[in-house]
Amino acid sequence: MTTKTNRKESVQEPLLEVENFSLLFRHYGKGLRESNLEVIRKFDLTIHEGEIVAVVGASGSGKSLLANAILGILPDHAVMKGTLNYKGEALSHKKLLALRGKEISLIPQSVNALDPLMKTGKQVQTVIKEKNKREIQNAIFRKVGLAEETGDRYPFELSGGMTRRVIAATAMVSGAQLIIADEPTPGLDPAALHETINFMKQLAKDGKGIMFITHDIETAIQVADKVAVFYAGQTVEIAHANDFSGKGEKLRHPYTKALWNALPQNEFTPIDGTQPFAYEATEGCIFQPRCPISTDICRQKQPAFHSVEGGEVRCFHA
Ligand SMILES: Nc1ncnc2c1ncn2[C@@H]1O[C@H](COP(=O)(O)OP(=O)(O)OP(=O)(O)O)[C@@H](O)[C@H]1O
Ligand code: NI
Repeated sequence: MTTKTNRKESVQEPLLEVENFSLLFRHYGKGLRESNLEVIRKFDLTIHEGEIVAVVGASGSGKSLLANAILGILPDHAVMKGTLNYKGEALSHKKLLALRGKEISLIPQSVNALDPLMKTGKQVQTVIKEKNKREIQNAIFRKVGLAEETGDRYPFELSGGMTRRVIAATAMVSGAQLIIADEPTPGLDPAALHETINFMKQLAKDGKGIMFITHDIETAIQVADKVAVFYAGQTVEIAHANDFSGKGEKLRHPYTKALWNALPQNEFTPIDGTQPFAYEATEGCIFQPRCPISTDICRQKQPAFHSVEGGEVRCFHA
């Protein structure tokens, strides 16, 4: 199953290509019986230069694991399967070590990512290659809504929101070609959110590719060109940001429609049930137990990812 040939995108080699990607945790039960917990299942995503792709999913859907897998920072009992390519070449561990922090940069979800013993300004400056480090650091601090003096403070002297801004600022000035931002916006006030979104767009204009992970659909459609909707470890749909409009008529997957219509400014209709763990799912479609339009085939088989009206979807009824 490959969807690559269906995509109407530039012929340029994508920055990041994730295809049929699964992530398992080796797990030892009673009597050292080994079993595998599959937390990401057959995930597909492509990011080109100049493109911002949002990955939207509920808590526990596997977003941070995906980000960490791309950066090669997973626990020892994690097993990856499938394709992970950077500029057309497999992202081996060795290659990752060479690219990490230089060509590929992570804005981690955890606010513990800063060195507690180094002033924040210095930390940001360590990734700046140019000579006028202090000036560049001050400029990026202003952009993300931090006072210049913040650079002379230690991480423990900052609030959670300020810490997030420092972390985001670090990735923004790193010169990386691919930025994986894992929930970079919670805790930002509206003005700083606006600035951050504009700055991400500016980075994309400069040719960088950005994976923007969030559980917030509204932020996703403001910042991204494409939105990948993640459900229990699987991409159920890749839509264009402007497909999110009206009552969601242009959206392809029932879960995406449900997410859209659950927003307060839309119908405010909650979705019944809860997201399963990816490894709990059986043969059928992962969304089937909560799906309003499911039929027999949805219980029997897993739908393949296929193109529908310029987007992609994993549903028999789209
Ligand atoms: N080291 C681990 N070993 C086993 N299971 C794990 C491990 N880390 C995460 N998981 C499981 O994998 C699933 C996905 O976790 P992940 O942190 O990627 O979710 P997320 O989408 O980033 O959630 P959030 O929005 O809350 O940050 C969860 O069910 C979690 O329990
Ligand atoms: Ni997360």
